Amino acid sequence: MSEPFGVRLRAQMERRGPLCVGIDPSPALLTAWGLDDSPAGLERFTFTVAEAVSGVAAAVKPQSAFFERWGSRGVAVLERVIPSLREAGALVILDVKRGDIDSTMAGYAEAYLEQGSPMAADAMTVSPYLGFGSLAGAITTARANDAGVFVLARTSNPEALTLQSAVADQIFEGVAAANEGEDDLGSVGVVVGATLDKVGHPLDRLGGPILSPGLGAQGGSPSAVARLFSGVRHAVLPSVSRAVLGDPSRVRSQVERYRDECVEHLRG
Ligand SMILES: O=C(O)c1cc(=O)[nH]c(=O)n1[C@@H]1O[C@H](COP(=O)(O)O)[C@@H](O)[C@H]1O
Repeated sequence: MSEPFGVRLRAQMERRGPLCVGIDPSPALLTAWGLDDSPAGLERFTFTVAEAVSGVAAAVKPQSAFFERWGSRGVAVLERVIPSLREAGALVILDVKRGDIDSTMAGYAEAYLEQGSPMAADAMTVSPYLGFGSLAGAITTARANDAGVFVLARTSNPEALTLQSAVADQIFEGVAAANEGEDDLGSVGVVVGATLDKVGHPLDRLGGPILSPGLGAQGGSPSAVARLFSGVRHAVLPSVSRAVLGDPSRVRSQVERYRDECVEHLRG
């Protein structure tokens, strides 16, 4: 690995189309698949999805919560699937939404971004609500490891609206400053939900990728995402989990369908 995360992500989006697939092994999905809600069920689900999306999606986003439910046995599955996805050529965005004071944040960054650590991913999701400056160390660690971070800015859930719109400008400005000077797509991204009617903040100076979860189960669609991000479509990585994970035999075809729609609307 010798290129910054943003450069690798842009190349991967060009090669495979702009879609991120979430691996969210929730109890409901394990049951829908006829699997036990157990570490063995979790492992089966996770590796089936990993295999089905390998080579199709630009990025894969395991949701740490559903692995952490099982303590060390679940985390052990995460520890195995992350390197296996990366070896198969996928970019892994670990969805852990971590945010804490700088010294603690350094521990999270080491765990998830420092190459050589057991759960090293290509990028992680981070929360800026302890102040954008609290993420400085994580951004430095990401850079030193050719990794990236996605900072929560305008999340897809309706409860977020009042709190996040009050501080979103600071977050977008912090991200733009962190990417300043990059000629290619920067490695510091934001999370902006695909469910929003409008972003309400300028995104053209951001310089980094926009992870946009909420396709399908939460009501977002590739065409709505294209409208929402009309000036910055090249930087958008829509993300889908539940809508492609309902049936083990259809994961790949559903992912292909979403990917093709994302290509059509974001690249067309
Ligand atoms: O960071 C995320 O991925 C995320 C941000 C956000 O604003 N909304 C959101 O739903 N997510 C994640 O996306 C996944 C849900 O995706 P769906 O199953 O497609 O609705 C979960 O893992 C959420 O934690």
